Amino acid sequence: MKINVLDTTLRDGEQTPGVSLTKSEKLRIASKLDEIGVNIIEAGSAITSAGERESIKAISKEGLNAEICSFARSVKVDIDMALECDVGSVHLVVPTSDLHIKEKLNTTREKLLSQAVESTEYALDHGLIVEVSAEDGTRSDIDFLKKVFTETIAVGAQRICACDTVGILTPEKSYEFYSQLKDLPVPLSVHCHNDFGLAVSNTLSAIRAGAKQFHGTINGIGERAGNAAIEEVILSLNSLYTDYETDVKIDKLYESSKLVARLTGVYLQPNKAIVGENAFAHESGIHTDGIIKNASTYESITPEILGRKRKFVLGKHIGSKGLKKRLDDLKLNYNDDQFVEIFKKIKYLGDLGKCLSDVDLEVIAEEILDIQTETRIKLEELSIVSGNKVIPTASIKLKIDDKDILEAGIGVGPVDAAINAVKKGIKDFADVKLEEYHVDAITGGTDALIDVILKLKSKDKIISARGTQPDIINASVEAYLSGVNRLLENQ
Ligand SMILES: CC(=O)SCCNC(=O)CCNC(=O)[C@H](O)C(C)(C)COP(=O)(O)OP(=O)(O)OC[C@H]1O[C@@H](n2cnc3c(N)ncnc32)[C@H](O)[C@@H]1OP(=O)(O)O
Ligand SMILES: CC(=O)C(=O)O
Repeated sequence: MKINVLDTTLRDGEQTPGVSLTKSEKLRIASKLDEIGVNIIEAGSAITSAGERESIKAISKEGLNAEICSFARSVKVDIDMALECDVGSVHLVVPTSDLHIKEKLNTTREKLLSQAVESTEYALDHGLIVEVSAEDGTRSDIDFLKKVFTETIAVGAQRICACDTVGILTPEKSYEFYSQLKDLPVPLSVHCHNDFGLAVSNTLSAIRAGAKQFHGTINGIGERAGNAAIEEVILSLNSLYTDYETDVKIDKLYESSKLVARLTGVYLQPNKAIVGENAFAHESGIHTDGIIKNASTYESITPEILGRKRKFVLGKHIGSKGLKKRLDDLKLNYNDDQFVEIFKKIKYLGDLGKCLSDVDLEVIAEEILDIQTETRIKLEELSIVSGNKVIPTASIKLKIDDKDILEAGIGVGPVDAAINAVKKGIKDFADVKLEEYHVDAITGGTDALIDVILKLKSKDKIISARGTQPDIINASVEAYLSGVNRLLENQ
């Protein structure tokens, strides 16, 4: 059975506290949503602001396949604003619980009902498709809720939606609740919030009960704990509730998730289902061994269907089969004793809380296998001027592929100045970004050994590197250059 998708990333999703998208960001997300195949894009609430109207208008003008919709309260001014944006439809929201009617709107059921009917007629008369949506529907008196729907359907509303505005449904209650609305003569939509972490389950129950459309957001963003995550509902329908299908292209969901995370600044927990960074990552030996033998032992979904790749992570829980595979992938030859040594070193580093990248593994293996590697960039000289009345300044001499490079840099302190000088010196040889910098004193006192650990990124490679010296500046430069050299070896 076909289920339609109304994506509200740009409306309810943008209501995530702290999120505000510019016109061009909204346009990029809308184009991506259209590309993945959602049926309706709720592009925003036209009444909100002039900028919001500009964004919605621009999306309407894009000529996308999806129906473009604006949120509107059941008042004329909101519908007029939606009309100004040339949308195809309105998500006409009518609060139906007595709590909302009395406390929020300070009105009566009768007045609310006639206002809902009037605004439905007004929107229809102006050529809009109307989805009448019961806000706080799940805490409403069911007979009154049905009355609001039947009377608005009677004047022409094409779709209805009941919202679990504060996320109080359970999967059982959701099934029961939406079953009572499924026989109304227009398609029924479900809109769930995630206050108890049940938005996706409740949405699926509503679909099983007869809802023909669901509302959701990419990554589940939205008010408070968010909305039903579209990618989770879609994958569940695709893999677990296979009687249902949607038009959404599953292999585009991951890239949509990344785009929305980047543009909204709402980044995902790594263990987020489907699109989280760990959703297809394996570290523990028992799992990795199983995966190598047959991936379905520990994967219920294949990463490829989402356009993703499986990842093996090196750390404390690694097993011998997983390590062998990684070494073989890196085309490193080792004997049994060397293998045991590498294995022990990874366990040792794992116990210190380290998570290792492929490049780290290569370095460990090279040291144990005694493979000589070329160091392209060598530090010849470093001098620093610093104090309370001077701008910290560093000058360096590097030897890069037998060429002498002299550079100077300034910074907020001597370490910053030294790293800035190094960055200038290597700029024609390596494109490297410092992602993280940590410093620790290994022993007590001002003569302590200093341990600098940093993370460097070059293209899609991230490595960690370390420098340990009594002097923080030398330790930092050593760590930086060691990382850059390893990245260069792997280019
Ligand atoms: C569950 C949801 O997600 S609902 C959607 C939430 N989205 C938004 O709020 C969009 C952004 N909001 C805004 O820009 C502003 O709140 C506006 C422009 C909508 C309204 O701004 P203001 O006129 O200053 O009103 P304010 O926001 O303070 O209060 C909301 C008003 O809307 C009324 N209202 C709320 N929902 C509805 C509704 N569905 N139908 C009619 N009136 C409604 C409230 O009763 C209140 O009016 P009152 O002061 O006369 O009682
Ligand atoms: C309308 C809406 O977003 C809600 O009730 O949750």
